[in-house]
Amino acid sequence: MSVIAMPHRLSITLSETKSATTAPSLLAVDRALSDLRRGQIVAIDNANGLITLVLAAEGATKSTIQRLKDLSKGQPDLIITAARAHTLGLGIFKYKAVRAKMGKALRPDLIESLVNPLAEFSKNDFFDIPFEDIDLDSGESAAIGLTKLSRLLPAAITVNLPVDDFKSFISAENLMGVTNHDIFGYEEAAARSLRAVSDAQVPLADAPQTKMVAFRPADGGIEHIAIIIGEPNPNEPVLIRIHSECFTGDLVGSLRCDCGDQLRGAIKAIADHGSGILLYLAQEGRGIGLINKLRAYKLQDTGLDTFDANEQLGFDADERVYIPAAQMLDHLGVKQVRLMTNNPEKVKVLGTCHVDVVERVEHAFETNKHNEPYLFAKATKGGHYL
Ligand SMILES: Nc1nc2c(ncn2[C@@H]2O[C@H](COP(=O)(O)OP(=O)(O)OP(=O)(O)O)[C@@H](O)[C@H]2O)c(=O)[nH]1
Ligand SMILES: [Zn+2]
Repeated sequence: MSVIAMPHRLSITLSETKSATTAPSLLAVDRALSDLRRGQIVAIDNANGLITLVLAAEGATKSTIQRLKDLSKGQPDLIITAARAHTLGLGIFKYKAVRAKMGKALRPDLIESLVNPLAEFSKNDFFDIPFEDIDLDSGESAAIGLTKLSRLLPAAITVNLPVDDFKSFISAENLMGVTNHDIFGYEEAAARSLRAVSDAQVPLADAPQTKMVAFRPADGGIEHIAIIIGEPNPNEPVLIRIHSECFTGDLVGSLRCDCGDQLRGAIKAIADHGSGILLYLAQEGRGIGLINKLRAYKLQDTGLDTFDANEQLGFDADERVYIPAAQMLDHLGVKQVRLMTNNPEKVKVLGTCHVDVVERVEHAFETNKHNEPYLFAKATKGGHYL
C-alpha cells in the first residue's frame, strides 16, 4: 500500500495489487454473471440441500433449455419479477419474484413474449399458466438478482434439485457455482471492497485543476471514478455531485434527458466554487444498463413514462445503490457534503449510508422539447425538485 500525497489536502490510498482479502464470493458471482451473459447454466447453492440451476431467460434457446432439463431430469419454470407480472395484468404479488409453471409451454418464443415488453404477445398464449409468489430468500429470487447484475432482462429459467455435494456436482457438470447468500450480498460487498487503484491529473476545459481517481472493487468488477476539482478541504462540507453514468446524455449529447447539462454544469459550478468532487458512478440507466435503457426509451416512445417503462421491463423504477459513493467519499476522507441534486431520494439514501448531507444544492438546467416529458415524470412521480 502507498499513500499518495495529493497537491491538495485530500489524501488517497492506492492499492498496489489486487487486494489480498479478495472475497471468494465476489469472484464466484462475477464469474457466474459472465457465464449467464454467455447463455451458460449457473448453479446456485441454497445451503438447504437444494440447488437452483439457472439460465437467463434473455437469449435462452431450445438447446440450452434442453440442457437444463437433461441436467435436472425435471421441468424448469420461468421466473419473472412481480413488476413484470403486474404489467402483464397477472395481479399483485406479495414478494418481488413470481414463478410461471410453464410445463410444456416453456419455449423460447413464449418466454420472449412473457419477459420482453417489446415482443409481440397474446394473453391467450399464457392464460392457463399458473403463477405463484416466490420467497425472497430462495434460489429463484437469487436467480433474478443475477440477471439484474448481468444487466440482462430480469427473468430466469430455473429448476431446483436436491444435491448432497454441491462442489462435486458442479465440477462433474462443469458449471459455475455460487451461493444465494453471495448473490444477495454482492452489491454491498463489491462496494465495500472498492479501492483507489489509479490517479492522474486531467485538466478539464472548465476545470483545469482536476485530478481523477479510479476506484475498483476486489473482484475486478465495475469501476467508478472520482473527479476531484481544486483542493477540497475534508474538514469542511465539500461541494459534490453524484452523477450516474449516461452514455447517451453525457457523451453524445442526447436531448432525451438532462444528464449532459448536469454533468458539465456540475464541473463548471464546482470549479467556480473553487473546489469539490464529482463522483461518476457506473450505473447507466438508473442501474439497468444501456441496452435496457434503450429498450425503456422505445417503450417511452409508445407513451409510457420513464418509471413505468422500467417496470414494464420488470425492473424497479430505480435500481441504483449509493454504497459505492459513500465508500469513495470515505476513502477520500470526506464526511460532510453539499450535494448538487434535484433528487430527494439521493439525499435520503446517502444519509442511510452515513454521508452527512448538510445542504442540497439545486441543480436544474434549461429543458428542451425532448426531455420535458422525462423531467415532468421525475417531478410529478419521482418527487424531484423542479
Ligand atoms: N432507465 C432509465 N434511465 C434513464 C432514463 N433517462 C436517463 N436515465 C438514467 O438516469 C440516470 C440519471 O442520473 P442522475 O442525473 O445522477 O440522477 P437523477 O436521479 O436524475 O438525480 P439528479 O441528481 O437530480 O440529477 C442516468 O443513469 C441515466 O442514464 C430513462 O428514461 N430510463
Ligand atoms: Zn441521461
